[in-house]
Amino acid sequence: MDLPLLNRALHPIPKAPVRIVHLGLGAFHRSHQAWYTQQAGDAANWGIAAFTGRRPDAATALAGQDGLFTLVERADTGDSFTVVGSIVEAVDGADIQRLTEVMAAPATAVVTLTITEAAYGLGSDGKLDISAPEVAADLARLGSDQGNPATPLGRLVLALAARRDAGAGPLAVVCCDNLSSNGTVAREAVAGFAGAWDTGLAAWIGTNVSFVSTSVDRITPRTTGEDVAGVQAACGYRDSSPVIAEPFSSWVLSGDFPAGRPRWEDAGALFVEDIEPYENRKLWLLNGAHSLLAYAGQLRGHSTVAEALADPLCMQAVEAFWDEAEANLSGTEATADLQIPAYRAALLARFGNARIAHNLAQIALDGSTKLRMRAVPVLQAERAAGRSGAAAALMIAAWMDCSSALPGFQDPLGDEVAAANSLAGAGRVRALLAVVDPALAADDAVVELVQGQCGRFAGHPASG
Ligand SMILES: NC(=O)c1ccc[n+]([C@@H]2O[C@H](COP(=O)([O-])OP(=O)(O)OC[C@H]3O[C@@H](n4cnc5c(N)ncnc54)[C@H](O)[C@@H]3O)[C@@H](O)[C@H]2O)c1
Ligand SMILES: O=P(O)(O)OC[C@@H](O)[C@@H](O)[C@H](O)[C@H](O)CO
Repeated sequence: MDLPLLNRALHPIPKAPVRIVHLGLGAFHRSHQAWYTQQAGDAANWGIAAFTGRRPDAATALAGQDGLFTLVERADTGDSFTVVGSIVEAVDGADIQRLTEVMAAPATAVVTLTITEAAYGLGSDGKLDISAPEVAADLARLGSDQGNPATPLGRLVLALAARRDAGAGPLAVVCCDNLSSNGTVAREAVAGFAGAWDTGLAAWIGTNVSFVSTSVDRITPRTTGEDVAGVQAACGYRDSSPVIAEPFSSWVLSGDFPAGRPRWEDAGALFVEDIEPYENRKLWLLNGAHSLLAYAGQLRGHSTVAEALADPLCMQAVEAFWDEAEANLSGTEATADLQIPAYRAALLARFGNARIAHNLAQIALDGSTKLRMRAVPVLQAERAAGRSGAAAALMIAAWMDCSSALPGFQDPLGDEVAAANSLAGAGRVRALLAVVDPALAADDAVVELVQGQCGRFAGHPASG
């Protein structure tokens, strides 16, 4: 039987006017910010125009469904289904004309970003590297007026210039990527880009654009063909773009919204003055454990988070890393209400949900950028406290082992990683460490510590 396609005729959710622009239309934006926006009490006033990053596919599929998609909340006991309608336009990110139009509209008040950590083009000093090939190419396009920018930052900067020229007023940029101080990182990256093109624009951005920091959380794996078939069977319509996520969701935000925002707090979002404790708890305990499982687990022959967690060697490594992280999270007034033991227990249950097939290979991508946020701060804090930091060092060592052992290893600094892997012994470890953090690489004791942790998971396949 031919089932009907999900769209607004079949499922009549009214279209809200565009007031939010999103860059990086992927699975996470849909399970998180789009869902929070739909749950807000004033959702009828807040539509999202969402732009893809590298390819148009996600926009083409969603546009064919009037922006609608099914959110499948996947608990370990079963699924529940919600149609989300807050995305009112799904657009190819290369459509610069539409991007500049919506950004130049005074009604637009918020820009959200999920463009991945690597897209901020950060060097190991935490600053935008304007000599990176993609950034340099965009700056050349902007400077010569020849061709459109291809990076999300280049596109955002061009669109902000259109907003300035239109006199459309201030707005907020809300970074929703897994980065420490992500609002500050986004500000540095956008200001660095704008300043290298047009200093007047950089000054306008400094006065008119607020960069909000957030800690975002909802495990959202890539959708599979089986998921698409499952939604069709359960819901009685065709949806080419369902998104699968765990039931848990959290959003902590800190910063100003000069042109207003949806009442995301109605859906449980938390607005705080000091975001750092929340950020560290999430990036270290959740994302740190994810990266550890991604590298250790793949070396042990596992494919998903739940499989890796069930392997005692991986579990032991996670618990040891959590002990180190916890020692540097607890004890201050600001961290008193973080409830770390309960958070750790909840994480074990979330990771153990085997109905969420979260691929280790996806989590492992772009490790040099991620380890700077997930392992390095814990290792530094442990050493500053006079302890070894062996568990954090083990995460870095497992990444190093994967960098030479796994086919398809992908990193924004892939050339540097390959060059380091052509060396041997301590020279190799030091060179790989320099890709992640040059200061750590200059410390002989840290090089020795990490070298001693290499090979701990290799040669011990769990199923072997
Ligand atoms: N998936 C999750 O569980 C989750 C949870 C919390 C935070 N996040 C954050 O959201 C980001 C996106 O996750 P997702 O699951 O939506 O991924 P996704 O692959 O579904 O979508 C990512 C989007 O960013 C674009 N993109 C990817 N790399 C890019 C690059 N280098 N330059 C420009 N655009 C690029 C893609 O084209 C796509 O539009 C993550 O990197 C992370 O920072 C994800
Ligand atoms: O999305 P990434 O690539 O930053 O990291 C992979 C996972 O650690 C991440 O997606 C988590 O699942 C997420 O941060 C949970 O909220």
